[in-house]
Order: sequence, then C-alpha cells, then structure tokens
Amino acid sequence: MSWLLPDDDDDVPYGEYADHAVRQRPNPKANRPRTKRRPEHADALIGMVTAVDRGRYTVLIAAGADPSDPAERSVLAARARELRRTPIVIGDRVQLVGDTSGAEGSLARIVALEERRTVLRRSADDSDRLERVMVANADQMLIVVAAANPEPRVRLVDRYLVAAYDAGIAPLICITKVDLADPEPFLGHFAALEVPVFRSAPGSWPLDEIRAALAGCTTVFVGHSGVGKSTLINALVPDADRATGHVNEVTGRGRHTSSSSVAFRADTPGGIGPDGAPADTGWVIDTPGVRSFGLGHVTGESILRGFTDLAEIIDGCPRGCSHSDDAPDCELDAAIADGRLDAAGAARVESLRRLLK
Ligand SMILES: Nc1nc2c(ncn2[C@@H]2O[C@H](COP(=O)(O)OP(=O)(O)OP(=O)(O)O)[C@@H](O)[C@H]2O)c(=O)[nH]1
Ligand SMILES: [Zn+2]
Repeated sequence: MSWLLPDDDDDVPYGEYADHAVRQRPNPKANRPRTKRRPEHADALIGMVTAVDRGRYTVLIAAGADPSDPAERSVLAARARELRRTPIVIGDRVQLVGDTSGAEGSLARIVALEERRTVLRRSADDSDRLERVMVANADQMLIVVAAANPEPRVRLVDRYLVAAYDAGIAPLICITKVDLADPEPFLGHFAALEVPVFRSAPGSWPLDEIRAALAGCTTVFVGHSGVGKSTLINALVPDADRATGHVNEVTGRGRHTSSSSVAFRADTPGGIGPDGAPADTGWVIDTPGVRSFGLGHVTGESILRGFTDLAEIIDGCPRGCSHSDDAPDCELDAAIADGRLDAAGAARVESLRRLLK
C-alpha cells in the first residue's frame, strides 16, 4: 500500500530496536510445559522488561513470582547467546536465570521470551518492508496530540491509529493545550472511529479519567515532540521524572528531551481493569524515540482488525477487494446504499478508507 511521506522530523536512530527485523509468530510450542522444552531452565523466573539500554535489560520480577524470594524487585539482565538475534523490547515477558537477586552489581541472564499478546512495530520508512518490534504486550495506545503549538495534523494521528490497529492495540486520544485552541474541529475527523478522547489543559488535567483508563492495562504513549506528553506522564507518574522541553517558537517543535523507552507503573486508585477486577496500577510506556512510524509493513488486512463491526459486511466483498473508494463492487458501498450502514456507519467507512490510503 502507499503512504504519504513519513513525518518530517528527525527521528532518533532505533539502535535499541535494530536487533533483527523478523516478524514474531506465535510460538506453537509456547503452551508446552517449559521443562520439556528447556530442561536446563526449568527454574527460570518470569519478569517483565521495563527498560532497555545498550544490551542491558531491566526486568521486573513481580511480588510472589519467585518462591524463594517473594519480594518484588528489578533485576539487571543480559541476554543469553542463543537469543542474540531475537529482539527483546519493553513490555516483553522473559525467562530469567542466574543471579536474579537484583543486588547491586548482579547480572541475570534472559534465556527465553514468552509469547507476546501484541506487538507494536515500525519500519524505517514507508518503503521499507522490514519491521522492528518497538513494544510488546501493550493493550492500549494513548495518542497525545496538541490542539495547537505544535499544530495538530490529521495525517499523523491517522498513522498512529493505523499502527495501533495493525498491532491489535486499542487507541485512545489525549488532546492537550485545549487552552490554546478549540480542539473540536480537529477531533471531528476521528469522531466516527469512536476512539475515547481526553481533553487536557493546565489546571484542568483529566488525570482521573486517564487513570481510570490505565487501570490494569499496559498503555503505550505516543506523540509528536512538544505536545506535552512528558508533562502528562510526570503528572500521572510522579517519580517518572521525564524531562520536559520547550517548544521552539519558530518551528513549533519540541526538543528531544528524553531519549529512551521506559515502562512506568502509574497508580490508578480504585481502578477497575478490563477483566472487571480491581486494579490499583497500570503500566505506562513512554516512547520518545517514536516521532513517526514507518508503516511499510502494514497491510490493509491488518488495519481492518480495528474495524470488527465492518467484518461481516466485508465478508461479502469480491475476493481481493481493496475496500477503497474506487474498489469495484465493494460491499461497503452496497451496505451504505441499502441502509445496512447508517450515517455513522458510512462515516466510519470513510475513516477506514482514509486509513487504507
Ligand atoms: N499551554 C499549554 N502548554 C502545555 C500543555 N501541556 C504541556 N505544555 C507545555 O508544552 C511544552 C512541551 O511539553 P513536554 O511535556 O515537554 O512535551 P513532550 O511532548 O514531552 O515533548 P518532548 O519531551 O520533546 O518529547 C512545555 O513547555 C509544557 O509546559 C497544555 O495543556 N497547555
Ligand atoms: Zn470491499
């Protein structure tokens, strides 16, 4: 598929993602008892990667995960040689052996990767079919966009939405700086998608609403530099200490004030997780390296995953239908014409077609 030019801004190189560009396929062996597959790692502990820095992984071992030491702790780890070509990213669940005490100077070893629930990917640019894994196991993507300064762009938000739908991650939008401009005309472009929207301004930050949405989930925050993403994360996670920058008056861009992806635990007091169980925390993943996504690896099929409500109609399309405006005999057109889709449904088709372009 074709895409407009990728974003104009300077992206940090993705050294930390550049391990090896392979699509992770569900591992058919993942459900077998671990002892059968890797007898030598039968007593491995499972932890979650919360930070990656030059070949060293910070892995959180949850309270109770280790019968011999039930305390929660962060452990520094290196990857085992056999995993050399496997990308390990923030959010990955990994098996750890070796010194998992987390003591000063200790180093554990990552010997295996658990199956991923979701994978957020990017390509270097839109013509690149190779993909890099950016974040694993995120449930949601919070797209942070400013009502002004920098000026919001529909196309950029569309691109984030495409990346989210492709990954099987539910999108949310937080529009900041609504003190500077009326956000509604911009938000109108996304109304048909029914993405939850939070409106934010100094003094009226929608922190309680955002916390409620974060509870029990892993949410990756994305946004153009200068939109106020770090300001928001600092408010949600007081000890995150994300550096906030200033928007350059001339270019409207922010400085790249933070440079590595990190997962933070946000308190979500009284929250309810997606499974209906009480959840007093949620994970926030900040991705400063991601100013734009190369979407060369994305297919129309994968975007359609975000439009399950249209799936039944699309089943009636001719084989190989692109579902675009000019696709002959696309069933979506028929459904609009005969009233199976109402005005809201038609608007949703229009949004889908914009994303498919
Ligand atoms: N007027 C207004 N300014 C805001 C708002 N939110 C953040 N800012 C300001 O916008 C500037 C950029 O905010 P940051 O939080 O550093 O933006 P960022 O998206 O994290 O940018 P990078 O750190 O470059 O990735 C700072 O000067 C903030 O104080 C808002 O709701 N209204
Ligand atoms: Zn079609």
